[in-house]
Amino acid sequence: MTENITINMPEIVPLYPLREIIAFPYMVFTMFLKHEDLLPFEEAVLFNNLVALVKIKDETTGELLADLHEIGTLCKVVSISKLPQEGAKVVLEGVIRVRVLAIVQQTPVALSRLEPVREFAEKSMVSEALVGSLNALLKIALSYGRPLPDDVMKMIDFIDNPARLSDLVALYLNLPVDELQKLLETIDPLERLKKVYMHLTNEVQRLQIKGEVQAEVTKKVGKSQKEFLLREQMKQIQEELGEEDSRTGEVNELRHKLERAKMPEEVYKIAEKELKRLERINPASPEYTVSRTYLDYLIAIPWQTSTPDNKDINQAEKVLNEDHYDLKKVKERILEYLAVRTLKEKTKGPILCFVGPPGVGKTSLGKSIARTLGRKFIRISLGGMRDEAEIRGHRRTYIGALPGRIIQEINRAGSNNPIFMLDEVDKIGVDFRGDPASALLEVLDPEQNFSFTDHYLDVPFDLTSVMFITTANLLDPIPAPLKDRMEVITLTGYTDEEKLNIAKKYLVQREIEENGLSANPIAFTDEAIMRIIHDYTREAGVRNLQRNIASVIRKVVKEIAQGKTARPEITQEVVSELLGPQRFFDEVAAEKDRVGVATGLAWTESGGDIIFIEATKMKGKGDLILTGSLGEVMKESARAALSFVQANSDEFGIPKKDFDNTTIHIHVPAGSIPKDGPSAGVTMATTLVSLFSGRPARRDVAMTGEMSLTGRVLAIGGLKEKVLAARRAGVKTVVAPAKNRKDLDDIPDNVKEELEFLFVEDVREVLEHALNG
Ligand SMILES: Nc1ncnc2c1ncn2[C@@H]1O[C@H](COP(=O)(O)OP(=O)(O)OP(=O)(O)O)[C@@H](O)[C@H]1O
Repeated sequence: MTENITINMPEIVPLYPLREIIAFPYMVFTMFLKHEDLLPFEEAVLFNNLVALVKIKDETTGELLADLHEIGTLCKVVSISKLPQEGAKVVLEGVIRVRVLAIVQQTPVALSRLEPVREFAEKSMVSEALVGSLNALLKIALSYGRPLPDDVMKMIDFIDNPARLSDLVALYLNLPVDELQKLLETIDPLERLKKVYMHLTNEVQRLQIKGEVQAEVTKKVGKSQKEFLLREQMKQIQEELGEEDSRTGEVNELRHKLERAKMPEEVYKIAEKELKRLERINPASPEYTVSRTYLDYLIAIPWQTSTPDNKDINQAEKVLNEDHYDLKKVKERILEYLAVRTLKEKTKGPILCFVGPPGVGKTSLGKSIARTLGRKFIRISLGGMRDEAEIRGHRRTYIGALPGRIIQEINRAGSNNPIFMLDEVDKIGVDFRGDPASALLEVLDPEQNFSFTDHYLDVPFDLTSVMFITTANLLDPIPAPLKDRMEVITLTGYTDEEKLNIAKKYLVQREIEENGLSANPIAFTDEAIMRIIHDYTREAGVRNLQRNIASVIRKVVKEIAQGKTARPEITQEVVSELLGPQRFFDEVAAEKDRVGVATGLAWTESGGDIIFIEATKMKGKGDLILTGSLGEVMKESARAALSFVQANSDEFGIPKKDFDNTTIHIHVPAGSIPKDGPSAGVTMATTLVSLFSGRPARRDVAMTGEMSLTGRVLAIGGLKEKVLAARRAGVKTVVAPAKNRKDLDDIPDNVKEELEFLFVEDVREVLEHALNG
């Protein structure tokens, strides 16, 4: 179909050069013009109200008419209204495309000779499809909120003429002026429609991406805000309906609990503040959980909950005796301590510290104290603890923060006056994460612990009702400030007879019950227990004894379960049969006396022990090699011993030259176990004299003593443990410093009877006894 041009178009028409805009046919638009630009529009009256609007090619040029595009738009002047100040508003309506053939007059008004551009818009399947798609695309663009003038909107639905549609849509597109000019110059309506379609597709894509990005952002930012608003709305609705939402229910429940938690006033205030904060936090946020857990902790802590003390000291004595054999002195001191405690509940007295080798009953004494008083019992081990936070907790700012062990355990016990046993205070460590010992000081020091502040709780908790008991294997490694605040109760190792009694009176019965053999009681003969003590254990305490008794009983239980005839009595033969080959031998009797090997006595954290110090010599530069994981102090005493022997060699019948060009090697077996301390001095000297004089050292003479450079023998510690170890190993004579004679009082009579004791002032006396020949 051909578009009919129904206007009466003169051959010559005034022309107005356009700069930044393009006029399209069918476009109704307004221009605000200065007075000097008005003339072509005013002159239009003479030319059927028509004026040609043509874009200048190069806007920077001064010669406007010289450089015009070829195609422009013929427009009808609808109205000219002068503005009050200056210039006028001109309303125009695009009519048709025109081609400028010539400029026939330049001044005072430009006149141009034009020719209408005829557009042929064949309606075809292609054009119809394009029109349909364009319409659909437009709707999509509109759905992204791109506004379209109302009149254009209305028209679009009715226009099926591709030429008109493409021009209308072109107006709608946000295209640069040059691009619009190209569309104006595209005469073929179908071609133009295609171009417009492409531009619109791009535009829709752009809008789509923009929309997606915007949606993503709003989704992210808005989600929590939206949720919060919805929740608030829900709350209001529920309030109006007289219902309670689950969160308000939770908060109300927490409030009730807070009120009933009997916390101190200042803590209550903090908890209340936290609860108010919790109300404002979005429950889906991690912060909510942090706040909630904190409140749960504050509520659960036994601020005022305590167990009533059983203050009957006689009853306490009975319980202690029921649970433990002997330990007279220890029990005496515990009872004194308890007596004071029961009279004055919150004493600022020292803390009990049980020191002794493993398995001597430190922990079980603590348990008994808890049982006599009727208090809860808590036990934590401080061994290897290096992080202060383990005691005092992490600040809540850390993710996953928790209170320290002290508060956690008190919380678990549910009482503010438990017996709190801190094991292995001698093994507490220090590193970059802080010093747990100083945190522990705050816990234990009665001057400070009424307001112990855990980092997590951040509120003080009164620990004065808690009865702390510490345990250690050795006293020396305990940090001095901690030691200061403790009342040390030493538990020494047991003699074989004591072990036998403990086993007979306590351990066997305990294990029978433990292993469900009560219905089929069995009896251990004394010899059987002694065999376990001698052949299967080597220890100061009774832990391994208990373990081996348990092992025998379990094997008996297994036999009963298998239907074998029950054994009425456990004899030494049965023990050997059930426990297998002997595990420990008499180390002293096992070998003969040797040159360069002397028997020493050591005090380790597992009690006393015997050590065989060995020395050998070889050709060399006179070095002293020391092996066997020796500590600094022990190395120094080896050097001192060598100097002493060398300096006094004449006395021992050793020629001076024997030391020339000789390298000496001293080794202390059980090389992987670290050893330290000065008490091996006399043994080192004995070994060296034996080595150089060729006199064998008596294996059954065990010695202990620090030695000065002149040969004086100085006092040592742990004599009882050492003597017990010597006896266990089959030693006949114990040589010890004269200053330790007083320690004999602690040694049981039967042990004293079995061993010969020699208290010496000078190492020469030792040599006299220990060396043969
Ligand atoms: N005098 C005793 N009377 C009765 N039983 C005892 C006695 N001494 C120790 N025991 C028992 O020996 C076992 C080990 O004791 P416990 O666990 O108290 O040792 P410990 O000194 O705490 O050792 P560790 O230093 O290794 O913690 C317990 O079953 C305990 O009851």
